[in-house]
Amino acid sequence: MSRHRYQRILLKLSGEALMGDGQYGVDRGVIERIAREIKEVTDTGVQVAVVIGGGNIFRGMAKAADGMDRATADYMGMLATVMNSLALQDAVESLGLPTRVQSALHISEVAEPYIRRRAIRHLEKGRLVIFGGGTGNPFFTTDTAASLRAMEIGADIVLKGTKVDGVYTEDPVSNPQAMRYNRLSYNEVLERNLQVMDATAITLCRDNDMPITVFSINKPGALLRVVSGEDEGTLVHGETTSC
Ligand SMILES: Nc1ncnc2c1ncn2[C@@H]1O[C@H](COP(=O)(O)OP(=O)(O)OP(=O)(O)O)[C@@H](O)[C@H]1O
Ligand SMILES: O=c1ccn([C@@H]2O[C@H](COP(=O)(O)O)[C@@H](O)[C@H]2O)c(=O)[nH]1
Repeated sequence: MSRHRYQRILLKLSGEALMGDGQYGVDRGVIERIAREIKEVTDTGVQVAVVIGGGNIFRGMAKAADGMDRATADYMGMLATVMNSLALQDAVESLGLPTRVQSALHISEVAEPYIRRRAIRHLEKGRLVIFGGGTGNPFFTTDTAASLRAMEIGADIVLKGTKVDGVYTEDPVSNPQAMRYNRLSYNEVLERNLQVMDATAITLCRDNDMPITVFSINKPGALLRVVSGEDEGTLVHGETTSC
């Protein structure tokens, strides 16, 4: 029995966070560090499932704006998330942690199909499960896939590991004066139009009472601290007081 606060978590990893200092793709050093941090968490007995974004390789919306058919661009984005999933699987398995990639798109040569009960069984056996292919539907994002899978597998929380260390009053990348919240409600994120996570994902979590913590995956040790229930990042939950 784990002495940690959460027993089963859904970790959403930003694709862009995998780039390190590069302009695109996967930085080997970054993905190896993230793999080590994930293993530290599974070593404590916490069950971990992961959804990875694809922004380091392909973002459908941007290509649609360039004139490409949106649905086709979105399928390319979903395929990019499968590539990131395989890269993470490789890094994690090299540390000796058994891992399964389940894809929402059928690519049976490289990944299992997504089967909810099978995913849960893998987790119970202590395997890391990586969900590739997003939701399998265009016009969605991997944030929404993370919320959906978290609900399906009965996770205790969605942990969004990204480039910033929480939810801010505005995007801290464009406004360094922005202030970070410690906690705030789903409705406050929606009403204030805070863009750290898309509205569909927030709404799905709100309607199903699934808490979210946004934290920096670039900060060494932050993942284990969040999982241990320490004060790290921003908690988005059902109560209405922000601070
Ligand atoms: N109010 C806000 N608070 C915090 N971050 C914000 C806010 N508004 C916008 N952001 C931006 O949202 C980004 C988080 O989204 P992220 O880059 O993880 O995107 P994603 O679509 O989930 O992942 P990917 O990189 O795979 O596409 C942060 O890097 C930050 O710049
Ligand atoms: O369910 C989904 C998930 C993703 N997409 C497409 O993939 C890219 C990459 O995902 P990010 O969440 O932006 O990292 C996304 O922009 C979509 O184009 C999708 O269509 N459906």
